[in-house]
Amino acid sequence: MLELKNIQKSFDGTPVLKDISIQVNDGEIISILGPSGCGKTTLLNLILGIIKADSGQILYDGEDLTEVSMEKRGFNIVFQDYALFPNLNVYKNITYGLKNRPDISSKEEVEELIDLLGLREHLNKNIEQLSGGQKQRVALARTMVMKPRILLLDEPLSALDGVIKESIKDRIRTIAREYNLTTIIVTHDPEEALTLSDRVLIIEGGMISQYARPESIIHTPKNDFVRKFILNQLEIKRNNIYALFGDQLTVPAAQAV
Ligand SMILES: Nc1ncnc2c1ncn2[C@@H]1O[C@H](COP(=O)(O)OP(=O)(O)OP(=O)(O)O)[C@@H](O)[C@H]1O
Repeated sequence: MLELKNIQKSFDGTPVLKDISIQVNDGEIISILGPSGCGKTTLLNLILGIIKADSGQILYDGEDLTEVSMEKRGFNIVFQDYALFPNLNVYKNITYGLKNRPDISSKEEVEELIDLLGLREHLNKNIEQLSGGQKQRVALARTMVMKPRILLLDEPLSALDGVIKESIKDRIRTIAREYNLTTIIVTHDPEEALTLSDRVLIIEGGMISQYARPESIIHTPKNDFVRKFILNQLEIKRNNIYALFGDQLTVPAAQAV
């Protein structure tokens, strides 16, 4: 279990995270959701160990990691821009991290991940020959071969369009379940957070606005911010579609019944 206790972080005297305490169970998928600038990436970076909290503690299975370096925490991140090596093919990108630590994943385990992420037909391709969704899957595979104790994903779906987005969501869910891997995802999209995660951490003004299962957020939003910011966004999207295509949308649905 990952535990954050009373995490505080300021930049140049301005508080960004004021008092964040959460527990994340093994194998859970958690989304960190909130408006631009609310501190989502900062929290992800604190968990990863790129930056240090001003105060508070980070524990994993009871072990205090607050002062432990990023390398020794054993968490791993997939960055928003995937950060793949353009001069290496897909297979070499996936296995890059194993060059210095070949004992981490066996050949069979690498092969299993390649199949799980549907990358077999792309192994010899260069990175520039791939679509956004394919790059995302390579980035996931490259991170997974290193067997992270926690998988961190920074806006993993933001550069992808509808159908591809759904497919990557499925892959993330499959990986989390198959490997019982705790997965923490940063997103600014309520729909993404609510449909992908076991629990959603909503941050506002450096504080936790609500940390709950999607159904609780929908049915019992804890405060006005959750109601207005999160649920209104979903309502606006829905209304925009219905305002434009309401008539057309109801016809096929009625026929299908
Ligand atoms: N290294 C830094 N130095 C100074 N200020 C920073 C630094 N990193 C982040 N900030 C500030 O902290 C605040 C939170 O930034 P953060 O990137 O965590 O927000 P976010 O919720 O991920 O935003 P977005 O959704 O726009 O990516 C912002 O006001 C940002 O300008």
